[in-house]
Amino acid sequence: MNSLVSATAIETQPQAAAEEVVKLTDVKRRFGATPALDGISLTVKRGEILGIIGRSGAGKSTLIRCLNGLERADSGEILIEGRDITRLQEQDLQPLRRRIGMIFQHFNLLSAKTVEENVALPLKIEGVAKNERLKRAHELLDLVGLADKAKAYPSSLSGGQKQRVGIARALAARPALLLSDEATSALDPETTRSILALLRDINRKLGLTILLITHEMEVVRGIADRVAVIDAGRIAEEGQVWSVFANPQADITGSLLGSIRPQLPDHIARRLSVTTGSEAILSVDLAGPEAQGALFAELSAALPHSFRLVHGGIDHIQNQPVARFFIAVPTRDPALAGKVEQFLTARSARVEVLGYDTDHA
Ligand SMILES: Nc1ncnc2c1ncn2[C@@H]1O[C@H](COP(=O)(O)OP(=O)(O)OP(=O)(O)O)[C@@H](O)[C@H]1O
Repeated sequence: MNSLVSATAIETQPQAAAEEVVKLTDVKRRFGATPALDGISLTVKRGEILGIIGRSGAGKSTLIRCLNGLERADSGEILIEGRDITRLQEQDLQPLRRRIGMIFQHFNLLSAKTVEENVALPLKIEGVAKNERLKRAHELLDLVGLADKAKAYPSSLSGGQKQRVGIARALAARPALLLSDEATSALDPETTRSILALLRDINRKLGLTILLITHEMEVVRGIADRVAVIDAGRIAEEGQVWSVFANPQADITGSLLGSIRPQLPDHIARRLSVTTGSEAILSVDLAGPEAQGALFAELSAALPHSFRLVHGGIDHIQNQPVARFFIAVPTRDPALAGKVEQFLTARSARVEVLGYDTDHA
């Protein structure tokens, strides 16, 4: 299936004056004693993909509902293309909602309507003439690689195809912002990758701004420029994806990253002692040029026989190498682990002594 966007298949977005498509300042929303949003400030620049990640209950859905005006914030500002939606009356919210396209985990397609009717629906609501809205629907179906499914009904489509229809429908009214609410959570890994690739294509070719809410780091890794980690209604950490992956500051980020970063194998972790053992086990985190691998050759030359590689690897995120290794340093020379740590930290690595291996032969 062709997921690449034809630049001629769709007109580019209308230019708006504000460079920041979304700007939240100190947004708060409380449900009884629960502060669902507890002072959220963030911006999404035009053409940028921001991933917002958090665990269940972190406040993601409340944030989305406040952004599209379905929920009122208790305080704070929510600017969409420079207009504060917290100050608008319900009837004034309608035109602003049209600037926001949404895609959902369960696609939310109308089963009694054909694919082309689903895509054209936002334009029908706007009063666009039938031939014009069908023309637009066909352009968009072409864009998402589903030109041959225009007359099909959603029930005959796969999950990935349904989400492509959802994306086409979200783009029908030429939104300034695409809000993605767990849009790949119901899809298998391969289909997830193809949907993320399509969103990335649309972002690059059309300059579409995307705010993507997810609980999966893999999704953020695959598509986002920047990531904001949300925890208990607050932004725990924010930054460029490669930099947050390389050097997570908040505990919540470390645990969300757990499934996609190399971890010390369980059988070794289980036998670590905090005080003694034949080897010290160190984690070594690196990013940028130092992460290319030459560092360990240099360490070997400077301190021969000082370590062995236990586990780890080099990933590439936003074209930046990000590495995580686990090494074992013999404890027969009690000063050796300190020298190894000093050598590595002098070259910008983050080193942590995790414990001592009690069982290595
Ligand atoms: N209408 C509501 N009434 C009472 N409490 C609510 C309401 N909506 C959300 N909450 C509470 O606010 C907090 C944030 O909920 P929210 O649904 O925004 O989290 P989430 O990150 O989207 O979680 P999930 O990934 O499970 O959907 C939770 O503690 C939730 O119980």
